[in-house]
Amino acid sequence: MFTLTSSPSVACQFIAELRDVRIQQDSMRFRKNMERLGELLAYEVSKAMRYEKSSVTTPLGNSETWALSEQPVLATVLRAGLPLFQGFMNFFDRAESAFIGAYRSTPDAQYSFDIELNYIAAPNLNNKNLILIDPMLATGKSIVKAKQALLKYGLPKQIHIVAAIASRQGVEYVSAHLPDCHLWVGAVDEEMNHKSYIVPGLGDAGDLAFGEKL
Ligand SMILES: O=P(O)(O)OC[C@H]1O[C@H](OP(=O)(O)OP(=O)(O)O)[C@H](O)[C@@H]1O
Ligand SMILES: O=c1cc[nH]c(=O)[nH]1
Ligand SMILES: [Mg+2]
Repeated sequence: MFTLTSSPSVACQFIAELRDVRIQQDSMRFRKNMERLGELLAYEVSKAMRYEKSSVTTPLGNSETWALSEQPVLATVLRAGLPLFQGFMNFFDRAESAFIGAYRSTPDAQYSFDIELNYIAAPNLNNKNLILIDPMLATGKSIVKAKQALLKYGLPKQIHIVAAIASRQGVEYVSAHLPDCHLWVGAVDEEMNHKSYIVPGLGDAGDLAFGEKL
């Protein structure tokens, strides 16, 4: 697992602002910080992609460089995933995208709930590099269900899972259920509360970005 804040960087400030109850009052800033975190994580994941030598013509000559061998497919879980996903879109210019609608069917249930998937749109995933993007990895049930549902669209050659904040339990759940996937997170928190929200976490990422659901 790669953890973006394991050493000090501006990423720590973005995550601190995402967590801060006062700064959270500004939903535009919340979305922007999530997008900026997505850009930093996209840059890190880009280092795990394959590149080929390429050459670019400048007004004065040629410059040798590297170009991505292939674009990944970017997948996200609606709705909280959208700002983090936008950060990835900003860096992978021609990536195809996949969208999954998922929600906790009994969100107030204590300790146990089911995940409902009610929408999925994806391109062919055969032999592609799939990056699955969701800001909160709490129990891990949503991301595991989303990945399993995506497999109907083909067998990716690599799968990367990205979260802004993960719980320790969620990391263990994903490692146990998706051992073939690479995990990239902004930060790991040690606890969850009785409603399976990450503690200290940041609260409800979807509500903070888009408003409370009825
Ligand atoms: O790891 P889990 O325990 O499955 O929880 C994580 C899920 O919870 C959040 O979505 P939420 O259900 O709040 O939906 P929303 O995007 O509509 O807010 C988040 O974006 C994940 O998809
Ligand atoms: O802590 C959590 C857990 C699930 N969904 C969120 O938005 N936050
Ligand atoms: Mg939510």
